[in-house]
Amino acid sequence: MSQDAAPDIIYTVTDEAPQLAAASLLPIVRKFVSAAGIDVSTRDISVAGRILATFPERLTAEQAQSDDLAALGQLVKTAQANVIKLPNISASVPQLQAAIKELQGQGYDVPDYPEAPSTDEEKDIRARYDTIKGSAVNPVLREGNSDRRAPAAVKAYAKDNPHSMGAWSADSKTKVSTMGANDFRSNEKSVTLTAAQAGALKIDHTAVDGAVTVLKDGIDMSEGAIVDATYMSRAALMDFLAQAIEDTKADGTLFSLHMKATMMKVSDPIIFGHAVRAYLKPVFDKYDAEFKVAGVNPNSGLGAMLDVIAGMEKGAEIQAEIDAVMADRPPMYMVNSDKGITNLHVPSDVIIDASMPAVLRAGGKGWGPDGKEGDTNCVIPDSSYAPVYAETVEFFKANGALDVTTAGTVQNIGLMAKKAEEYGSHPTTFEIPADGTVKVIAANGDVLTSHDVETGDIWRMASTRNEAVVNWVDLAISRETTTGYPSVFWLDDTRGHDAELIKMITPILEAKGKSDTFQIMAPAAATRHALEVITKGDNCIAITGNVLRDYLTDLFPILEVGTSAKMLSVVKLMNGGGMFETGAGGSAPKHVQQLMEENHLRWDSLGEFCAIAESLRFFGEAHGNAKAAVMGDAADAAIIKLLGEGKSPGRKVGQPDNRDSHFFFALYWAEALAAQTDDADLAATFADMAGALSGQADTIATEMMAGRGAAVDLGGYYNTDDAKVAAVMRPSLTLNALIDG
Ligand SMILES: NC(=O)C1=CN([C@@H]2O[C@H](COP(=O)(O)OP(=O)(O)OC[C@H]3O[C@@H](n4cnc5c(N)ncnc54)[C@H](OP(=O)(O)O)[C@@H]3O)[C@@H](O)[C@H]2O)C=CC1
Ligand SMILES: O=C(O)CCC(=O)C(=O)O
Ligand SMILES: [Mg+2]
Repeated sequence: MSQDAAPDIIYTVTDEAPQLAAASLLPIVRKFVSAAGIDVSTRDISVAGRILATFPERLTAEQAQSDDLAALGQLVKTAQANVIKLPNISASVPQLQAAIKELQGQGYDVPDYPEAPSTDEEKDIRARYDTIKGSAVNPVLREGNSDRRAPAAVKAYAKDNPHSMGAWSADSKTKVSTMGANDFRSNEKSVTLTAAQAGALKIDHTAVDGAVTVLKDGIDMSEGAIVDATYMSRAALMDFLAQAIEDTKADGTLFSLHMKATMMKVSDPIIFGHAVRAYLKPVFDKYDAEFKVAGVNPNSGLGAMLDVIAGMEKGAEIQAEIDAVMADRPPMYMVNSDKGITNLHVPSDVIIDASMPAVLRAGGKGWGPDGKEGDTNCVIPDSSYAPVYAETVEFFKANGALDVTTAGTVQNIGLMAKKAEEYGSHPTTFEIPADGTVKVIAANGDVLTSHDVETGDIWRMASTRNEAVVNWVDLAISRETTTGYPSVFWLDDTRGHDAELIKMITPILEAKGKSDTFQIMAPAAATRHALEVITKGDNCIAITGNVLRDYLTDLFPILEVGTSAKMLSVVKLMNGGGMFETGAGGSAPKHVQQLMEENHLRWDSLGEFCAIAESLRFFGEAHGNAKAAVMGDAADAAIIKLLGEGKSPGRKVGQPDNRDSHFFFALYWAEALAAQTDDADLAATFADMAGALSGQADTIATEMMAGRGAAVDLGGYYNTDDAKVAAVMRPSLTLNALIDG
């Protein structure tokens, strides 16, 4: 470790496929960077680790776990931060419950998740679990704005080796359905706080009988912050969903709901629950009272609901009714048609940023219950960002699928710092308890916003800090200057929040003499512009808010390079540190299943490789460590060779997988270090390593392949057994000896 108290580089311990990959890759990374005197430590931010850290009083001394997320949350506010952040599970309630059950089975005395807390103790437990639920990690760590793009090598590789793309036909019946009225988009009111209004904001609910309830108090907000308040009407949502179900049936397409129940962890599970209710309306009309008694909660999805129903006295009768209703409804888009897992089974199974690009890449198709592909009605209730997907559907219907061999690229600069915009809104989101008025009241008593609401409406407040916006514009200017690509702010001047943001960025751009360089377009027009640019083979930069950052950094990579796993994803932390996220996609749960069933892990660590290279270069600059910079550049050379040689993981058992790709990354990294002339010591050290790795390559390949095809035991899913994982993920004793020796 260097002189500073902070660790040199932190590699996060997360969940599922990326965590399994780390068991193989991290020892290699540690060995290599030790040659530059760099130490890589880990911090556990997995869902299991966070549960254990939350209930220390119930664990033995050996079981206790430190609160690594809190510690990292502090570190990212310092200039010393250098964090390689792998994707982690943002747990839905069913996932949280499964993790709790597994930990209990392993002898940890963590409490059950109280679905309907009544006592003070249960309310306390529930409140603690709610801090773990959903997207609870990224907002804490993202103390900076986002710079995501496909590395040039990845883009070049994709052009030469195009991934499969479904064909689009002009008469595809696929479409996007969205509310457009009485939703978050149309009810939004926004203000930018004056000095007098800054301080502690309050949210009041005044019922029609005049009773005032404080929904939230003491929300600290500084001058220049943009405060947005809005709501989605439950009645309007239910009408919309009923209509969408009818339309889907009339169109003869598949019904699919796309939302983000993980990052929007308060609002979207409620909306998801309404969709389950709408789809099974006749069943709810008949059994609602009994469901309430039995604890059926549609917000956790159809899967959890069917489990509870199976245990009810009338279980068989209700199940028969459900089957009958479903037979009469339009067929559902399936998450897994073999296993009967529908779109409405688990709220975290269909996450819009990944699910919509999958439909678009497949030529507008989804899987139906019959296991056949079909056109689908993509139901995206709120209309803030649905136009992006609607426009993309129309563009591909008119122009055919994107030609991967010639397409340019859309890079993204995303406003993300300080829990910006909707993704920071869950502590101030409420399911309205009674008809009335909700007001946001400033520190000086000014009423900032006021909305008349009805019982069951979903009201939320979001905020965006001025310093985050200024930093975001600076980052955009810097990328535009570096690349010269046409750069567009995706902002809609007819929307409350965006209008305030435009007022804020305009003088900044003017002051820097950049007003004419940047365009501002509403999301639908900006989508069309971006698609036109890349169709011509040119490149552009999308400068977006937080939600579109999330959506676009899956959408364009999945279309352009087949996956968002291969993205370079840098978070320039506002206080000077760096965080390097691996890719833009998630933790790919189906990859873990495949590993457990047939000992093949098709997770592609290219995102990790890119993050390692960036982290090392950043370390080199921050600490004047020239060896680190050399190692970073050599890692980039290794990535280019790995892609060129086709050493990325295959999808099927028997093909080289994640582990084999790590061997090749090590080999090519060592070769690149041996070949460089900037640092003779590193060249000598790694000439030996490269020689040893290439000399043993055949033995290592054979050892790696042993046991493929057979089931493996990881000792758990959420809280795996380190020794068992190491045995599976590091099967080559020859490689291990070279790395550990
Ligand atoms: N930064 C973070 O921490 C993020 C976390 N998540 C979390 O991940 C979980 C799953 O989310 P989901 O939306 O299903 O997204 P995933 O990215 O896990 O899955 C979508 C699909 O993307 C492809 N994919 C993603 N990464 C890789 C990779 N490295 N190698 C190969 N293929 C890859 C696979 O598709 P294919 O079949 O086409 O190969 C995969 O099935 C959730 O818990 C979610 O909250 C999600 C996004 C970001
Ligand atoms: O935090 C999460 O739940 C997912 C993050 C994500 O999808 C993204 O940043 O692209
Ligand atoms: Mg995403």
